[in-house]
Amino acid sequence: MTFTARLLAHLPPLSSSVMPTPADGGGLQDGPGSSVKAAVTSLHYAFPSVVFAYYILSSTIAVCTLQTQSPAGNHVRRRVISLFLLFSVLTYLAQLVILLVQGITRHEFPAEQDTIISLLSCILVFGVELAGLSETAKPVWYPYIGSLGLALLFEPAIAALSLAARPHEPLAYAELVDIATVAARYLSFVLALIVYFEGLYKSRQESGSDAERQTLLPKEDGNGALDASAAGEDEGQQNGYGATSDTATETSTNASQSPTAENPESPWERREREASKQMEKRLKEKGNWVTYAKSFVIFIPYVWPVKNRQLQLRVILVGFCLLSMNAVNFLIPRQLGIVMDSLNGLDDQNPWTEVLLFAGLRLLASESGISLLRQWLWIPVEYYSYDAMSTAAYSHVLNLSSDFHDTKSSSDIMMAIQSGQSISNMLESLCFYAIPMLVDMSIAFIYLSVTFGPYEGFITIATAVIFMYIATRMISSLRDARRREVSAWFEEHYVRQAGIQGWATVACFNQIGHEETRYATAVKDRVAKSQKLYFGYALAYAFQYLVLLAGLLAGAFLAVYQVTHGQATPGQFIMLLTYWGQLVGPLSFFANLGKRVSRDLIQAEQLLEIMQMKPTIVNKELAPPLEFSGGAVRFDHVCFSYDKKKDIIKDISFTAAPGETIAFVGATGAGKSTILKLLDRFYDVTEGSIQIDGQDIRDVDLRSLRTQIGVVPQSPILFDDTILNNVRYAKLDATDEEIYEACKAACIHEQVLGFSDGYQTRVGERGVKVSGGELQRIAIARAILKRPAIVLLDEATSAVDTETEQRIQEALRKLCMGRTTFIVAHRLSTIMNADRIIVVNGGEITEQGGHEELIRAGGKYAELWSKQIFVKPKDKPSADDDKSKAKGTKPPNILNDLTPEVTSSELAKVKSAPALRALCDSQVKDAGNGDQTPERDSQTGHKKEV
Ligand SMILES: Nc1ncnc2c1ncn2[C@@H]1O[C@H](COP(=O)(O)OP(=O)(O)OP(=O)(O)O)[C@@H](O)[C@H]1O
Repeated sequence: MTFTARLLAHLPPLSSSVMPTPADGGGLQDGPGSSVKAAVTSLHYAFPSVVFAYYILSSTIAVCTLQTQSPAGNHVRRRVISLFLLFSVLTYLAQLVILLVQGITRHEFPAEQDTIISLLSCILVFGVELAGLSETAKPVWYPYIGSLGLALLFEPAIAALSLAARPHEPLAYAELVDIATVAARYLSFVLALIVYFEGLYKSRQESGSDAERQTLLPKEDGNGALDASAAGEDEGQQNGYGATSDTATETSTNASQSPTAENPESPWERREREASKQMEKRLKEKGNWVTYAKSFVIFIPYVWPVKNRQLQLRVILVGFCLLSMNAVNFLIPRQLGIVMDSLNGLDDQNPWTEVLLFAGLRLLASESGISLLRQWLWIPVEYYSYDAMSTAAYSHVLNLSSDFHDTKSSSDIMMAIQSGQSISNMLESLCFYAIPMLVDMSIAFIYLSVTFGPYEGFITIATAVIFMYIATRMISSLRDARRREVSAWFEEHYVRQAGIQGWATVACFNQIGHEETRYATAVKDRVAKSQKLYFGYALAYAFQYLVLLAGLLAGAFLAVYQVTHGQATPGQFIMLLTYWGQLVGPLSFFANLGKRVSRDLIQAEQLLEIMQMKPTIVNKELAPPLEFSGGAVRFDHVCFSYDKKKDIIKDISFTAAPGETIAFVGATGAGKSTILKLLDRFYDVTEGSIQIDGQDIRDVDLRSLRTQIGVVPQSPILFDDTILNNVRYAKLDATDEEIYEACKAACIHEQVLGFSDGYQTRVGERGVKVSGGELQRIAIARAILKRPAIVLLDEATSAVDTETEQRIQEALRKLCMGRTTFIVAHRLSTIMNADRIIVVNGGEITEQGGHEELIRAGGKYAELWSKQIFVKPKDKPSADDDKSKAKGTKPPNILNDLTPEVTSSELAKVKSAPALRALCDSQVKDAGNGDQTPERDSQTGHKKEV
């Protein structure tokens, strides 16, 4: 019998089962040895399958429970065990070569197909383990050790049964070599286990702990930095036994890439790094991926329409659509084969009917078939998810307190809200793509194995495994290039944005040329990095498709062989090619799945972090509304700190009677604005209490409290809307007339009418299109419209000229009439009429009383007042003046450089002007408490301080 004839005899006929039968020449002959042979065959198939299943399962458990190995002695052990594994892979290869050579020399089929498949599968399985081991710096050992243990059980059983099944003849030379190879492999397994257990024993002796049970995550030192030793020396390996190398490395990269002076971090990188760090921290806290994944349970009501039966039904129907797609994907290549065979006259089917059936299947699989139905069913569910998630996230963020909004940048918050989409993306990737594709691939694998025999099945699975391995390796090797490209993209974006946003500064400093060059450099840098990255991708794809092509060629050769020998039909060959075509998409998808899910997870983490935050300013349960009766305010030994470390307000106590006006003055940063924020409950006091009409503000309903309070903040923020709508924001149902009245009271009405669009003028982003003074007056109008019971004015008139200020003062007087008012002002002339002035210094009250009283007291307030009334002259010329003199140039004329002589002459001018003399005298009189003339500096002869 020729070699080809023997091979043919050993190949199963089409439509045979994976397990060989006596009929297919698979080696199961009738007779006494047949049951032993059947056992050997079963063991040949079972051995690699069991080892692979164990390896995958135990690795998954190790990943999910975040285990990794301690570094002690691990490095050497890993190398040695890898060498033993490599040796065993080589022995399988050697056995295969021996069999093939033997077959070729004898011109007969070398062995039973189960032997060949078993050897090939063992090379694949132990090759995968070897690759895993050599890539993981700190592996969890039990997937490897368990595999070796299983090999120790299977190998002797297979060897013994094979020997028992062979005819009672002397062993041939090739058989002896074969036995020696098996024995050498067995020895290498035993030695690998000895090395492992010896290392384990040593490390336990040294550390006294179970080295296998360590966390996957790198340790953090006291400062929160990753411990370098725990992080491992091998780049990209510090996550130990990662979920997929992608997930782990993708996560770790961002965390480990710390910014440097030369390579500063972009906002994107910072966000990613912080989210990865947060994810690692949470993983560490939760202990394993399963518990970690449970944190995302809070999103279920947003992705699953809990209260909407109709949408739930749609989701179920989408599931049916997916199953139908699986069926159609399976049937199309098969039907194509049938069409081919019917055209060839190989069966008695009517080609017209078969083609019609084929066309029907293609229609179902096309965008106008099941896919359209699925979209119709799914789109409402998808938008439900977007709707529910974004509104919930937005509402949650708006309800969080000041401490949150002070610490997070608005762009970070907005990005986090948008990341809600990533949760649905992740679920879609897994449910709509990963699971159906897995089903498709499994069906293809089983069907091909059944149709063309186990060789074809093996080729399919081996190609898939090698493709995935190469694809994930290439993706991770391009990770740094991608990071650099994204950074360059952000840099380009930043330079462009900075130039456009800061155009006025650019033009003013004549730096247009500089900005052009900066942008051109950024673009060039980005383009260079993009080109490098995309060429890298192109190479990676080329390589992956070469692997696929090699697999396809092997599969096609086998099929062609079977077709030419009448074991398969041309139709089945076409079917094989079509299935291969269908495998490419799913394989590429799976290769990218780890990266995609990890990216979505990191983004979802940002939202999760926010959603898990609780507002710190909350209503007590069943808190009653504030019962307002006049507006008596009492600060009772109030202390406050923003960060719980540094006290900003220190034991402040005062009372404000209903309708009283209290002004706070003091140096910048003294804590004046903070006092107002405490009253409006933007923060809660850390000690003491604040009461309004005898009710602690923490015990009343927050909304009712804020309804009674009107604020004009230091830097009012207007929305990018019309002036009318901005003022109306205080009272959404206010009529236009009410708004005009409020604007008149705030002295802005006439000015608004002068704008080209009047009240319909848009104020621009954050009110950039109106002047500082206009903006403040719009804010005052807004407060006037609210008609609050308590008024808080924080530097409300700091940006207006003196004349307008006097008019606003009138407006404010109207606003504050009969209302308890708190004013913070640096310009003391605006608060000199306050009922009480409180001087705050370093978070404490140092003085309080009326204007006159405080001036008389001659303390801090009197000092501030005198500084504002008179320009204090400079005593000595500065060094710069001397330099200017030496150069013969004129010293710059700025306010603080007035010399004593100039100051005197300026004051004299003011005094000599009849119209201004009275005003000046009255100011001097006021400042000097009416009966004192300002003291004169003995040296300069100018007014010193009051
Ligand atoms: N949100 C915040 N988080 C942390 N610290 C803050 C916060 N807001 C203010 N501070 C700090 O609290 C201190 C008091 O600030 P506050 O704004 O009350 O001062 P101020 O007297 O109103 O100053 P100014 O007159 O300049 O407005 C300052 O040292 C400031 O840096």
